[in-house]
Amino acid sequence: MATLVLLRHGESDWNAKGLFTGWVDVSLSAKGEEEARRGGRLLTEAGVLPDVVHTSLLVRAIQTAQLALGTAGLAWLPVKRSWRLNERHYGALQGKNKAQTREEFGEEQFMLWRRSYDTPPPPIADDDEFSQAGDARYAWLPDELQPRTECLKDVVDRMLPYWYDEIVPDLAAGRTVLVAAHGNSLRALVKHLDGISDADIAGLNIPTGIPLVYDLDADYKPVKSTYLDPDAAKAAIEAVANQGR
Ligand SMILES: O=C(O)[C@@H](CO)OP(=O)(O)O
Repeated sequence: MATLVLLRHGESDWNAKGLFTGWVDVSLSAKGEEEARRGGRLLTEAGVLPDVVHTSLLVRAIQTAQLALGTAGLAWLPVKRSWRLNERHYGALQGKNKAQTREEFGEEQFMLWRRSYDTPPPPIADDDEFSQAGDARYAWLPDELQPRTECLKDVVDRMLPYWYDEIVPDLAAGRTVLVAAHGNSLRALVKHLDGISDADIAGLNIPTGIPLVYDLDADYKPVKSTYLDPDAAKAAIEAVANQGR
């Protein structure tokens, strides 16, 4: 039996302001830092102690992993990072206010961009202030792999190679794996693990800072999954679902 822990970063400054974030590299808010520490406390209390951590290349996930693991006395753990765990690239919506976008384009278009499986927002221009063109951390990536927008299906496609090539080998080696990532990159992974349909994934939201623990069988399929604080998770899931309202 392998143990996998998924942890969405704590509240970011842009989560607090209600802005579409995507690949824009914003920090945790003070509340988000506390959520990350609470994540570490929940892991300690549950006796779920990771052996290795995987994060994206974005500081809100990196900070969350450090704060959670520091709180659990595991600041020294080996870390692997990949752009493949980054948040979904939100295209031209990056930096836009969610409530204003909903008002301007209507509920249906807003939800299509935000939660449909295969409709990406319009692409971001390379000279947009919130574009990642020219960002040193992606400079080595071939241009065709550098997104200008993504739908969730695109995230599944770019995340799964990392799951199979980097995370599964750690699980196979008997390590408890912590993946500290983002709302939509974790939705992509949960969709894969739980076999959620393209239609039903629209209704799945991941709360900030609450560890989701999976027991996996020999084929890395879930036997059981639990949020370590189910009541807090329920309220936080609701809050994510209602963003922009
Ligand atoms: O803005 C974003 O990048 C994501 C996560 O914060 O938002 P949403 O939940 O609307 O997909």
